[in-house]
Amino acid sequence: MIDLVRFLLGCSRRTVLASTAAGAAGGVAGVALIALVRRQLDGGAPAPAAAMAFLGLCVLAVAMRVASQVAMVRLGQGAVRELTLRVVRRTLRLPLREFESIDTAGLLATLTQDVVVLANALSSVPQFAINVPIVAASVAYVGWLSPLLFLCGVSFAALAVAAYMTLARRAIRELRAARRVQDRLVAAFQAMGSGSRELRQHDGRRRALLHDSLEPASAELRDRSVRAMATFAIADAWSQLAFFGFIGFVLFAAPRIQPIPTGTLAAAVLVVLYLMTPLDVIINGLPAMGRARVALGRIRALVPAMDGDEPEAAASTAEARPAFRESLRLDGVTFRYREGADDREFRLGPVDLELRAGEVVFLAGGNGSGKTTLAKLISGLYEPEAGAVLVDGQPVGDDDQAAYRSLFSVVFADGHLFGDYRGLPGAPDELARRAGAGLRRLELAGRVEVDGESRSFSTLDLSQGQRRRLALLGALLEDRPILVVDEWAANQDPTFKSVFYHRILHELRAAGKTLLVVSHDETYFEVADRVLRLSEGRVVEETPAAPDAIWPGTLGRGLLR
Ligand SMILES: Nc1ncnc2c1ncn2[C@@H]1O[C@H](COP(=O)(O)OP(=O)(O)OP(=O)(O)O)[C@@H](O)[C@H]1O
Repeated sequence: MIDLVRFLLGCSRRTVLASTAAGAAGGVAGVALIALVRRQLDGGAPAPAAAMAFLGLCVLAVAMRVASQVAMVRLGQGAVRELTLRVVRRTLRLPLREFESIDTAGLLATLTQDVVVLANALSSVPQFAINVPIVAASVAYVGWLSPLLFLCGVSFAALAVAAYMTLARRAIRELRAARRVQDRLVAAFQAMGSGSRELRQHDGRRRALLHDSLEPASAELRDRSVRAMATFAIADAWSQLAFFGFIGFVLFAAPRIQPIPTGTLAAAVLVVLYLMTPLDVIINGLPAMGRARVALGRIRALVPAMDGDEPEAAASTAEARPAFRESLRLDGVTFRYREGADDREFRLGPVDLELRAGEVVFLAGGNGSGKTTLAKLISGLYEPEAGAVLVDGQPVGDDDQAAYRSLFSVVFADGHLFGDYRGLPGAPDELARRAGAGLRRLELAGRVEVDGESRSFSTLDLSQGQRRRLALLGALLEDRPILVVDEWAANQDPTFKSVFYHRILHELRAAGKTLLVVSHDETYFEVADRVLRLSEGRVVEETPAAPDAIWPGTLGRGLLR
């Protein structure tokens, strides 16, 4: 709870204080109103001054309540934004291996639900802060009126709290289980999107998704949520019962134990009735707090510290990029994917290899031999378990990882296709010109256009081969020294495949790029300076035909000129 409050103060100290102050002023006005009512009931004269005071206090109580609630809404919405950004920043910064171990359905559920639940609960913290002292002050007032009523009130309250806590614990267990079901539901929603074609093509699959995943998960979510909320409602009813029990005690039992003046009894009942609103706020807020505890646990799994969030660095890592004049070496690099408790794990290495600046290196190997994994290691997306990576003989340290990654552009076989080229270096006009030249070179002109103003491409409704060409263009626009392409030509037609291997690679090489080409296209291996083959986790070098025989001379022009 304390770190929630600290987080909230960090979001907007001014709004928290304004909301608390307005709420407290409203509460004080309410108590003053009771005192006034009691004085009038005790036979105070109906003087105009008393009527004016009554009116003023009513207006003040209502106005302060509105002001406090508006501030709370602002606070809640601000907290949603802040929390979302914290989770997003943290997730974007996670090393790839850690990100891959996150359940993406769970991440989506956290971003769309947990942050909202938590932020809503956070926004009611000021209400708690206001109402708890009001309740305490009222109880003290009862104590001042009659120690007997005070003692009985405290006993009733202790009973109510104990019953409430027992039931609330049960409700929170249900909420936790319900939250896990939500992850399953989001995963099924994702399958609805990514499997849209398959689900329409095969009604058996569609029915299975509906009847075996979505329907049972949504039913379980409904049942668990109903059970949790019903348990909270029962807990609420218990506290109400204790409340009315106390009023009954004041009216019927207390006067039998000890003579209490009628005025004191009336005042005590008035105070207890006045307490109904703040107690309601507290009690009705508790289920939201329960949900928030569950949500916080989920968010914590992604953002361990609620405070201490570092903003995204403004400077580009490219500024610290190593020079890469001669070579990049992997020395005894090893890596493995752990598959859990059993022994099924993929091991790569130890790998020793060298990429020399300006050469075209092909990486070959059977399915599952580790080519993509090695490409991720070389490009800095995975960190080696052992061994070293050296650029021009200098080892790449832990703090140099981001700068090292900025040496590479990578086109993955299953990569994401960005519809824009925002965030890439260069003046907007120059980028638009290079993008236009690239579209023509990759034979996409006429199908895709460049919108220089929004730095985006006109469409992504493309064939698989065209999508890969656009992905390659995006990587080329990044203009980094080393280009890694993974199975790029797999879905190109034979004519363009030949253009890619014989001309595009050549032009990139001539423009000074170093190329690592993951490929199964053995017929084109002749265009490589060197061919590396992965077999049983080790890299073996093969000797291809001399590339100069294939590539006579150098075109000397870049691809995007
Ligand atoms: N994220 C991952 N977690 C666990 N194991 C993985 C992961 N990615 C790949 N693997 C396993 O690592 C091995 C190598 O995979 P990798 O994708 O590097 O092979 P590849 O040579 O690129 O295959 P292909 O030619 O089929 O693309 C495979 O056995 C694969 O199942």
